[in-house]
Amino acid sequence: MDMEKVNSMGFREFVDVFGNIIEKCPLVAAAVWSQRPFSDLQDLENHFFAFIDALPRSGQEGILRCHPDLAGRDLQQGTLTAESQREQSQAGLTSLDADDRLRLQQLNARYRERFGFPFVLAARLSDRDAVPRELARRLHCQPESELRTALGEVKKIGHLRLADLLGADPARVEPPRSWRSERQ
Ligand SMILES: NC(=O)N[C@H]1NC(=O)NC1=O
Repeated sequence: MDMEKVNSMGFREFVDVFGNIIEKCPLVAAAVWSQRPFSDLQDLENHFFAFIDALPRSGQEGILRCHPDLAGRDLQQGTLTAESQREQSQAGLTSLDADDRLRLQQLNARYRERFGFPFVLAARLSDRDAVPRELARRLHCQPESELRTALGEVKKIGHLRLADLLGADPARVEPPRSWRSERQ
């Protein structure tokens, strides 16, 4: 799919195609559509992320709360979105044994209790051993910085999903700004 095609999309088609760039938050795509035309993939991505950055804290927490737990109930019940299913599967989270699954569920519950939103991590950039390690580490972070970290992960997920849809090599697309500073 190229940018000419993206820019020619009507509202419904755009939301159908990009509605899950931000997990279960088609409102973001609906708002981004108004900003067309987009000059390139980077420009399109910037609009998604600018919308998230401009939300009040309640809206940002709402976005996090729309994410299913990693290796959680939706995975067990087969009710994940196609994108999330693929990401969790790539990280090896669909084939955890009962002990590892239970440990992750207990860590997820502690995290949610501490911060009031679920633990979010770009599963495709992680793996089944790193996920619980990172969860245990982030459990000790301060709420303000943890909110920023979690939103950075939402952007990484969106970045990879957009690159998939537009047939771009994710490594060739500029990473989100908030993610870049973390990696330096
Ligand atoms: N909780 C959480 O991070 N979920 C998300 N992560 C990811 O890579 N896909 C998701 O659905």
